[in-house]
Amino acid sequence: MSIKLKNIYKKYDDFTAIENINIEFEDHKIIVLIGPSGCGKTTLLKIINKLIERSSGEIYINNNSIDDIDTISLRRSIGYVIQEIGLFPHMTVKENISIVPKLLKWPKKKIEDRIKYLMELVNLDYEININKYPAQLSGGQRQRVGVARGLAADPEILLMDEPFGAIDPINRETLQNAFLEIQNKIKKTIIFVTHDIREAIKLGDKIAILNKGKIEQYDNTINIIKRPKNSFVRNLLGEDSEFKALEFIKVSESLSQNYTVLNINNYEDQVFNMIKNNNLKFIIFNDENNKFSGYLDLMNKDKFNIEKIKKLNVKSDFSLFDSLNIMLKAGVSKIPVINNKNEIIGLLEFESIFKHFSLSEVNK
Ligand SMILES: Nc1ncnc2c1ncn2[C@@H]1O[C@H](COP(=O)(O)OP(=O)(O)OP(=O)(O)O)[C@@H](O)[C@H]1O
Repeated sequence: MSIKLKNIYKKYDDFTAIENINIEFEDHKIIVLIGPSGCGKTTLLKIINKLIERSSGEIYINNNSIDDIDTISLRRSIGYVIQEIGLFPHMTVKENISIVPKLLKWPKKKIEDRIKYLMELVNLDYEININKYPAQLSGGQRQRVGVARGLAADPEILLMDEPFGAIDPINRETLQNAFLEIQNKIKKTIIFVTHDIREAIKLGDKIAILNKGKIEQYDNTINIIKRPKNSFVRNLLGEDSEFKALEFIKVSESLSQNYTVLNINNYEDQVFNMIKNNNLKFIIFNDENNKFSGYLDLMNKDKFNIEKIKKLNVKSDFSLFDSLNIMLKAGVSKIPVINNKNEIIGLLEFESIFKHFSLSEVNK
């Protein structure tokens, strides 16, 4: 569902928290709101589900004014995820997730099925966790429950206010990756507040940069990085914004096919002859089920040795940032890319990362 905000103002006496905001959030995208503390991010988010009443302006969801929908129905039709304090401590995981479906009077079986589906979606073991209280979960697990609860009634729109803000950096990374996977499956319209620019670049299809209640720039993430509109945006992006952009580009957008696939079960002599006769340089081995089994990079090595087969690979949905990190740590300049069925889909090479990056001034 698309959301359109027209001439939105929010005033507290003579202080203007939101000043004439005009913006459209498109269907199925993750739109990140970012800006310094107090710039109005949370206010703007809460104006959409009427947790805060705007002073003036119009809001349309799929071209219908939100004032034509009663407030309770509006709130129930929009998922809302905030930092972990959002879970009710005296309710179990199950009770927390079922709040809105119960209010909507869903039948018991439908709620039960939905909870099972959501627990699987956010990767939490149902049997182990369903009857726990929030205090019995880790911060990351609580946040997964928060996401499941936000999605409970299958809303088309999800508002997320710094949902991973209280999580330590390592678990935060895991949650962000899980979140992107989830969005790939559910394709909701998500408005996501953060003040972490890396998180914004990693998660946002589009980014809206706010400053003192106004929008400084709103565009596709890559365009923001490539063409910051002014010094405010440039400062917010920081010195290494080009490098940060690698977070945002998926490996699958940067593949080459400069390799040969052989079966791992061939006789060593046979493999050796194939390599020698065809002067093969990069050989990927599949097993009998066509699943990735390993590779040999003979570019810088003069001798073939089957024992040197490496298992290293990256998944197609990894970012270039994560992949580059893996390549640098392993000291390799090329790495096979596999899909989630362990099938080879291409090769990621240093050169193509940089080539791709310098050509990336395009709309996402
Ligand atoms: N009830 C209120 N009365 C007066 N001013 C308010 C009220 N609520 C919020 N504000 C002001 O409105 C501005 C925007 O607040 P908001 O919470 O939207 O900022 P934010 O960008 O989400 O900040 P943060 O990143 O720190 O969470 C702030 O300057 C805040 O002080």
